[in-house]
Amino acid sequence: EYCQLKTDSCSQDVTEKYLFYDVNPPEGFNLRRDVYMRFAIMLAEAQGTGKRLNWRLVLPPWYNLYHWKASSSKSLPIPWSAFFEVESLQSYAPVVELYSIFEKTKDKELILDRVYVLQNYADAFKDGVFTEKWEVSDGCKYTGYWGYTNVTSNEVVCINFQGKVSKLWEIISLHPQDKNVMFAHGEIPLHDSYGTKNYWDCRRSMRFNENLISRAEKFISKHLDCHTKLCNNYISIHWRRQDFAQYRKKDVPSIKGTARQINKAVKKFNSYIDKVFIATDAAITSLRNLELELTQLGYSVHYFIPTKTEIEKYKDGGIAIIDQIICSHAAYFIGTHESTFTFRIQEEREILGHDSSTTFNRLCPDSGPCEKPSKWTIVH
Ligand SMILES: C[C@@H]1O[C@H](OP(=O)(O)OP(=O)(O)OC[C@H]2O[C@@H](n3cnc4c(=O)[nH]c(N)nc43)[C@H](O)[C@@H]2O)[C@@H](O)[C@H](O)[C@@H]1O
Repeated sequence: EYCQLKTDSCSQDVTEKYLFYDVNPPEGFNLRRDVYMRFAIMLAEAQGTGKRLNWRLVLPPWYNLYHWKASSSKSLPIPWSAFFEVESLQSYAPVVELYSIFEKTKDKELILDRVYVLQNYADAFKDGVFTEKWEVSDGCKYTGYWGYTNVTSNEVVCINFQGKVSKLWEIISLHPQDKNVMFAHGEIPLHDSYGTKNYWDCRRSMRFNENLISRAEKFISKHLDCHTKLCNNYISIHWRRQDFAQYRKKDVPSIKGTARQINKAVKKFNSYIDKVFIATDAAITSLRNLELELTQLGYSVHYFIPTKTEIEKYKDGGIAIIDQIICSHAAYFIGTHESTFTFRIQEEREILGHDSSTTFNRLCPDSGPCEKPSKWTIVH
């Protein structure tokens, strides 16, 4: 089929090959979404030049994420379709769910040809320069396989790696016969094209599961009285607390400080706005305290509290996405410094077409004004 389409690639290997990856266990949901993009772009870019048309990227199931404590079914690996429209992902890159691979294997056992465990070089900026390089090393091991016990590998190879993700093709070429190749610590390779058109094409293909979109839109329409994706009547905040409130006092405000900054931003943007939506990982007592402060300033405060059934249905990841969707429709958004949760909301707002000045805003520490976030605006 590919030979008819691309005559120059007829001499290429046509056996289906699979690229698997995994991410350092403590990394959160929203960094993992970025790691996916690096790999998806790596495959899409190779295929765009007519090469490696036989490769597929295997979507790593979501398993036991450190921050996901609410849903009791967290111990089961969750497929990507729970959170994203896989068909839409496939419109950008050749991706498949892991379970669809099991369906093709004997006794549902999967033996990978090789797992390359990526490791950072100890001296990343030797002599002050960052050069792309990799070398086979030692001292690593890999256990995990996204929570599945029916997956193993014939060989585990340690690789010190520094550079862009497309450089992994060099490593793959070490064993041209391999059909199932995996990279552990997929967060180590860097983006090939951060912020480019290709980046945004990939990002736009990451459409959320439609049940999550409907739930978020139902909330917006019922509680925030807005019926479009570009609302003009509420402001949204991503109020990242937990470890940020504890260890990053120089970057994030107190509860009173948060309320003060929200009020100041509304007065400057549009003083008719009186609805505030808060997305947060804060403890409910802190959230109630913030609500109290904002109520005293005349605002009606909203947040999405899922029912037990909803937690089971959508899982922590889905609840996080619902919060992100509600933030993305708001007239004005204020995020938390250096939170990948905030970055993903900013991207969503760029995709929806909000004016960038309503998106790249952050909460400052109580000590006073702070630097604005970098503006990563959409490229079509
Ligand atoms: C400094 C680093 O920050 C990274 O966090 P950061 O980029 O904010 O963002 P994430 O990597 O997504 O991790 C934060 C996790 O906390 C929950 N969470 C945070 N904010 C909200 C919210 O507004 N609503 C909901 N529903 N859930 C939220 C959610 O489960 C999310 O996946 C961490 O992953 C790293 O471990 C590390 O701590």
